[in-house]
Amino acid sequence: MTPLPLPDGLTQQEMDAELAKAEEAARAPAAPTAPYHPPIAYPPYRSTHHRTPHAPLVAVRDPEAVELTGPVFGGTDVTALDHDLTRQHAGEPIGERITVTGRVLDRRGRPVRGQLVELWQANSAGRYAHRLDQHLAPLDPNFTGFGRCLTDDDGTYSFTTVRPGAYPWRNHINAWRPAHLHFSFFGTAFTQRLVTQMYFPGDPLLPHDPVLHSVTDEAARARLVAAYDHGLSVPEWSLGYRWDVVLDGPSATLTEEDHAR
Ligand SMILES: O=C(O)c1ccc(O)c(O)c1
Repeated sequence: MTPLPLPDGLTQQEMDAELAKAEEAARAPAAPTAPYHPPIAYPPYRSTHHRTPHAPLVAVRDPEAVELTGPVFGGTDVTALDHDLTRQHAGEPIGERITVTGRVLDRRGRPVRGQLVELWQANSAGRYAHRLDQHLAPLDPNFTGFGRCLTDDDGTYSFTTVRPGAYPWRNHINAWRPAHLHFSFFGTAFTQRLVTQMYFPGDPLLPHDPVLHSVTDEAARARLVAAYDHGLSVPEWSLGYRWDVVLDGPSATLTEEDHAR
């Protein structure tokens, strides 16, 4: 396959300077957004410009009664193997096996039970099984990269998968996304859906990533990084990561929809 031409634009060093400047601006007292919400358009994360409304928003009655009372995903939508991305094909996927678990909580710390959690990710070489991903990394015939489960009575979700690789993404010169898992969490109604990304602790790419840094509040950013938990590691099998998610309130786990608000 012929590699795509390299994008021009900022070098990573120039991007780092831009990230530092944007963070400084977000700290200024006149910052227009609440401290835990990222700005809807964050210039270092180029594509947010195109996703930001450029016309006044139209007021809607939200949520509509039908959205609160309509059907939600449930037990019949999820099979027993959906949460284990290492067992969805005849063979074994390549990569470091990980167990990722945590609790889905509301703003008061109460468990959000029986709700659908979805996960999608690149394979261990940093490539998505998707036609739009033309990165010159190998596809893995034994890894699709999609999983789902329901939270239990304690609000706990759990996945077994492989650690995704970093990949280039053309936001600027030599731009690499840190390893991350995409997650979607439904709340207690169909209208409440949080889409976000989980990162791995100690990843050297974290300080350089404009997507993570579009969350300009340091504490909110830290909530997107899982904790390594040795107690969750399974002997001879997988390394354990714990990541709790809060659906709303001042300690909320930040959502990508904030870019599209
Ligand atoms: O918003 C984007 O353009 C974009 C690009 C690369 C990613 O890995 C991602 O999660 C989002």
